[in-house]
Amino acid sequence: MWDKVRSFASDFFVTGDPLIYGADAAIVLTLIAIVAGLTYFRKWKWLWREWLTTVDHKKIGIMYILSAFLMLFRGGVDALLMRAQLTVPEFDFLKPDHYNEIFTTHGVIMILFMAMPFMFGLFNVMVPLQIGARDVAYPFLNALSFWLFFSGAMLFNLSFVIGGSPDAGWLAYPPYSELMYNSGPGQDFYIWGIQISGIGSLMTGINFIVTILKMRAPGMKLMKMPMFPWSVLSSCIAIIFSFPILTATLALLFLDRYAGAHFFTLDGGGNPMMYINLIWMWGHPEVYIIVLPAFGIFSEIVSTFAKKKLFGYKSMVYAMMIISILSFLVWAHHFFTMGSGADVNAFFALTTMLIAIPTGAKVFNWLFTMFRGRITFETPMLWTIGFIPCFVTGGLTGVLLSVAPADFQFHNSYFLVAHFHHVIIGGVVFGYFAGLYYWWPKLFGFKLNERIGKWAFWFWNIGFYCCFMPQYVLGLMGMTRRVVTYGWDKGWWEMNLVSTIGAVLMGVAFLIQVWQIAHGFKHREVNSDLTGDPWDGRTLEWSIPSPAPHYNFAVLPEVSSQDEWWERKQRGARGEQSGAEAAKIMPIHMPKNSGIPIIISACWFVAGFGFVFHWIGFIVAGLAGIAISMLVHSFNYDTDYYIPVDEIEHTEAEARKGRVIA
Ligand code: HEA
Ligand code: HEM
Ligand SMILES: [Cu+2]
Repeated sequence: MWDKVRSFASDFFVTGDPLIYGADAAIVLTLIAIVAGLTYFRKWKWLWREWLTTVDHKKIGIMYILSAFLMLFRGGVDALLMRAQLTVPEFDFLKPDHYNEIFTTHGVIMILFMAMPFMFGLFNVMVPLQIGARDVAYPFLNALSFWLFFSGAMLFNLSFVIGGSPDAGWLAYPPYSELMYNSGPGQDFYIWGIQISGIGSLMTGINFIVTILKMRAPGMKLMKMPMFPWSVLSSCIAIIFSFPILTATLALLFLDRYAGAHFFTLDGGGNPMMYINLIWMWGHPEVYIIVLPAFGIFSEIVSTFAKKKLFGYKSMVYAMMIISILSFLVWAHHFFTMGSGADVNAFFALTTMLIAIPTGAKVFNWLFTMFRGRITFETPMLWTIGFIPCFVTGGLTGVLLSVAPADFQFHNSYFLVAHFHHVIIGGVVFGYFAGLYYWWPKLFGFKLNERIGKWAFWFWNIGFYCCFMPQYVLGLMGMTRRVVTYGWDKGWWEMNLVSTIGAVLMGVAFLIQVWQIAHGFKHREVNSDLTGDPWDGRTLEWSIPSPAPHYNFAVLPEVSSQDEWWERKQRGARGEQSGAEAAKIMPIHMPKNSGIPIIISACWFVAGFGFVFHWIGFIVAGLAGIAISMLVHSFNYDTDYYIPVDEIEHTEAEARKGRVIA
């Protein structure tokens, strides 16, 4: 009996490494603790009603950001494990197979399940507030997008516990990702995890384009819109053109693996380079998709904390739109070494270098905005200032990589690893942190402790340079990416040791941030933001109380200028409601909560799981569940309600008194 159980367990669960056993046990225990806690405190109903079925963009945004933080933890643990392994030569801490799995899951999780949801979270919490809208264009679809992302992310993470993780790199190049070389379920978890969440991302792109084009407050012409929604628009345009390519590419890989097709294998007439072209046609725009919104955030923060109008508003808009378009014309810089010839390489080298121009224009605009401003150095501004040297270094080394002949030397070396961590951490991660710190009071109604925040900032920065600067040198010394270890004779160990110390400092920085958030919630009463406008802001989100009421604006604002709220303050407004405005309050039309999005996504999870293990029952049940849920939803005509005027008046009065209203 026991033998049977043991052999089933060893087939089904990942075995062989005590490290993985330990992590599995930790995950199971945490899950049990969460379920027990919710049951003990009788919170299930509350969770379902307030969060799991919500269509409120602010709550959806918070759930995205929370998931991103969890994934940052997971991806960060992966990073620390890799750095631990590389600390000294000939170290035997991670087995080579395990190392392959870890850099793969680290890359996928950080880009797709950390950066993307963090970004979508910020879109959700702020775009409607900044453009003076009451929700996104399609609130139901928005909830569905979130739950699809969540299901996809969970399915991907499940590979760690059941079946084994993918190990073919974050972009799963064939032939290694083909069935012949990679028969375990890891690669299938990869395909289905990303497919399911990718559909959610595409829908979010559509949703925000429509929201921004159609739902702006009266008077807000496009050229009067704040910079963050502009950056969201440029990013979403890239999403709607690139994510379908990803979906198609993974579908072809799926056919190769499941149906014996030969799209990407040389035998049978296929070609792995086709995959590599396709995946980068998505992969390159993807890195700009995540960095453009960070540019928008920096623009908002720089003008707020320099107390100046943003320098070069129009050029910022054009620069982002140009980057969004150019990002589709550079993909082949990721494989200059493929052998496509000097003319092709020259074309892609030039288009790549062109991107430095609009990006540089933005950097100078931020600097000019700060020039002669009355700058104050609260945490959002610190992150913005910290971003500039870090991102510029990463950007400039990117331009070095874009020199095709030189790239024959740099390609797949630690020089490349250093480049992209510079732009991604300096640009994307610092940008989203800046945004989170900036908008935190609006989201939760209290300010975070600045002192702890500054500690986190310095740990991140010092750790960052310690970790990634040596890697440029290591790359030039010949250290290639994805190596599990190296010899004493190489002379690489000192630099690797410094790099690992840097990674540990960043780990500490993350823990400080978690502490800062916990500390913030503990002392929320003392630090509550009664003003609604803690940073003396410029845009509409600061004109309403913190946290924003669930309908956002009691009366939709009339907009006549780029920095609408700032201009109003110059005219004497202070966030109170004028009598004339109060008289304009009308019943507000709102969408009703729905359980369908989470149910559809759970069905996708079941179907995805079935696809991974080739279990027809699961596939049929999952797909049937999806079809039935869609049918039920299409016959549901009871999807909206009105908030009566007296309820709005009451909420407004309470909120302006500074009390938190549930
Ligand atoms: C947010 C993510 C992000 C961003 C913004 C960028 C930005 C850029 N990247 Fe990078 N890149 C990645 C993420 C990113 N990259 C990733 C993840 C990979 C590796 C993937 C993998 O293989 O796994 C990669 C790989 C990569 C390669 C492939 C190398 C190889 O595989 O051998 C190349 C080659 O051209 C490149 C170039 C560039 C360039 C030119 C920019 C430019 O956009 C930078 C522009 C910015 C500046 C230049 C700085 C500011 C400008 C000024 C101050 C003006 C003055 C400057 C000049 C006139 C030069 N990148
Ligand atoms: C927090 C600090 C981080 C550290 C210490 C770190 C460390 C590493 C290491 C050691 C590797 C493997 C290098 C190799 O063996 O080739 C790696 C790869 C990678 N990292 Fe990070 N990383 C960090 C953050 C991030 C973030 C925030 C992102 C993206 C949002 C990211 C994206 C990637 C990607 C895409 C790869 C390539 C994976 C592959 O080769 O398939 N990293 N990182
Ligand atoms: Cu690229």
